[in-house]
Amino acid sequence: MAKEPLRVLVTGAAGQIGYALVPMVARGAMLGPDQPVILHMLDIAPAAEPLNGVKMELVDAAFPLLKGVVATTDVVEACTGVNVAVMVGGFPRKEGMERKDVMSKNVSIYKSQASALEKHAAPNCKVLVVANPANTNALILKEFAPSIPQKNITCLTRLDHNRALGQVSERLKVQVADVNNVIIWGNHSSTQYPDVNHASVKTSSGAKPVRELVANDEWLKGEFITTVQQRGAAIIKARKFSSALSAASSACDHIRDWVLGTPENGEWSIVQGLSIDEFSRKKLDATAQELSEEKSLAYSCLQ
Ligand SMILES: NC(=O)c1ccc[n+]([C@@H]2O[C@H](COP(=O)([O-])OP(=O)(O)OC[C@H]3O[C@@H](n4cnc5c(N)ncnc54)[C@H](O)[C@@H]3O)[C@@H](O)[C@H]2O)c1
Ligand SMILES: O=C(O)C[C@H](O)C(=O)O
Repeated sequence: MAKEPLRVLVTGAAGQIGYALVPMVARGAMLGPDQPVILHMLDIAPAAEPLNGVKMELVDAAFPLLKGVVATTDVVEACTGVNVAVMVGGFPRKEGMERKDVMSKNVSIYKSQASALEKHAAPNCKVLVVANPANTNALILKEFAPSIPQKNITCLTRLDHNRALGQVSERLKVQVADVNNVIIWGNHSSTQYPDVNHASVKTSSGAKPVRELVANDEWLKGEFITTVQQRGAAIIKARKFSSALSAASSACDHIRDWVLGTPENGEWSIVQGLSIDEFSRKKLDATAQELSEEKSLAYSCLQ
């Protein structure tokens, strides 16, 4: 029997990521190839016309899984009944800025949209915040939507994870899909810590540690980490716009693995008992410190 459609909200849908993301959702890249979807697209009034253009293109693309499109500038209409909310709406940084430099513009959006989601989304709605500073926007959304289960509010660092997989697979000339258990710790910022201490590569003779296969600690502790930390800035320098197709694809990966990729029916849990060496400890502390400073800055912006 055909499944009932799920409603997926994309805010900032007239923007760059939105334009890359909505066709991926409509093709089943987020919720699976047999899951019909209804897309809810929100943007602000000045973007109403381009938003309607995106809706026209979705109709023209005739996606078999797409059972409806709501394109609106009304946040309540956008949030009503949604099962998944991908919060992209906000302002991207420009060349030379850090992501936290867009804080004052973006956190207030997350405060105001939190209550609309809390009141009008479907129970158990899963929320992914993409707009920067992503972790802090998610924190603000969580604090101003206290009745949404905390576990349902997440932010996008899957792009950093995918970037780390890309770097390891290029270095070792192995398939991305064979690289497992890479970790991104901390903030989606230049203090994040891409960690391969627990990572392995599937080979014909079993799983081998990434650290052993790379056999170059200088690269792993230096260039590998900074490349992943600085990749967003490198994309902005090259494209003059921030990453969009990789961000959209990673947002699909994040939700798909959350909803379909765990044996516990969409429940995630924190891996316990990982050993943390001194190098890692310092990196973790630095990014934790930045997150806590961002939190204070966010609250000062909201006053
Ligand atoms: N976490 C990540 O990995 C990651 C990756 C790439 C980009 N980003 C961030 O995602 C955000 C969007 O990037 P983009 O390139 O699509 O930007 P963009 O400027 O192309 O699009 C953003 C859209 O959001 C809309 N918007 C602004 N305020 C809004 C509001 N209150 N409600 C709804 N929509 C609103 C804008 O009108 C615009 O259409 C930026 O903050 C960017 O830094 C995060
Ligand atoms: O770097 C940015 O500002 C955009 C995004 O967060 C990214 O990592 O590509």
